[in-house]
Amino acid sequence: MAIRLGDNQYGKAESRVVRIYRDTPRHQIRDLNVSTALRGNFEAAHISGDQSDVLPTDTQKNTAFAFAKEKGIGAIEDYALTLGAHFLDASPAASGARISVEEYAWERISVDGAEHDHAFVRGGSGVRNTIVNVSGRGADRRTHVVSGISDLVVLKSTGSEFHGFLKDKYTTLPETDDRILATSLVARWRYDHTEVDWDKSYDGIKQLLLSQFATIHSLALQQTLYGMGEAVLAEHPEVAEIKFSAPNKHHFLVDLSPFEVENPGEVFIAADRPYGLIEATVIRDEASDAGSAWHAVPGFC
Ligand SMILES: O=c1[nH]c(=O)c2[nH]c(=O)[nH]c2[nH]1
Repeated sequence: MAIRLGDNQYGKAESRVVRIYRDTPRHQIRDLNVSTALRGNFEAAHISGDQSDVLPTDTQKNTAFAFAKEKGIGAIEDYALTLGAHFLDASPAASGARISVEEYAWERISVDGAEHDHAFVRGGSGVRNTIVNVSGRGADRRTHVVSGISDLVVLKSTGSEFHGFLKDKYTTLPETDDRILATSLVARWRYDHTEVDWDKSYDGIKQLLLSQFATIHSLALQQTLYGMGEAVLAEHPEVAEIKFSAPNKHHFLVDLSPFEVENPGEVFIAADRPYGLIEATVIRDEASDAGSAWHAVPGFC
């Protein structure tokens, strides 16, 4: 019986890095969740327990904190790119590094109409994130950046229909030309290259996702997602492809007829499960090769 080690990676998951910039009385805060992983030739560690090639996960965590001070945190993409390149240099046995960063937004608290210098309230809509994959050395170096947003909870109270679907003997769903459409959107987009103004690109894509959700008259969540993706690719040449994972957060009209009360689309029950889960990729014909960009990104088809 021949047995061997298959794919493996190791690193420190979910280091919560909080960086305060306090050079002036008006502080700034950056609040990150950082996961790092190295992959490569780590057979000895697994098979014989020899750790000589292993840069400890503890060191990876320390580096994430040290770089927050030594190099500062610009766009999360730049921070992740710096960490990824560093880990490949620091670990000769590694063939690739994967750096995943989520950023939690804070907004200044307003007091008597003025923004406070050092008191913040957690910001609302969506969690920005990036996954940087770096592999190879020298001329073989390949870098992929997949950025995105999660937990972008959106709802429209009309402008959504769902009818004309395939029916069989188990179909009970009524057709509708007016329903609530709601989702907690996860979108991740792969950049074609790394010469990108990351913050500008993120802000533009987020705004486009929201405005498309609002303005597309939806015949299905699938059609809304495609329209959002098409608009992002049309307006953002730096993006090669975009993937969506969208739970259909069903809102069912409550039957108030037992109480002789009419309910013309006004009272709904928000069901939390089960939910339809709609996933789609929208991609350019001429998109660059994805390489390892989607390596170990769970939940995306
Ligand atoms: O937008 C929708 N897409 C579906 O595929 C689907 N299926 C379903 O029952 N409701 C919906 N809604």
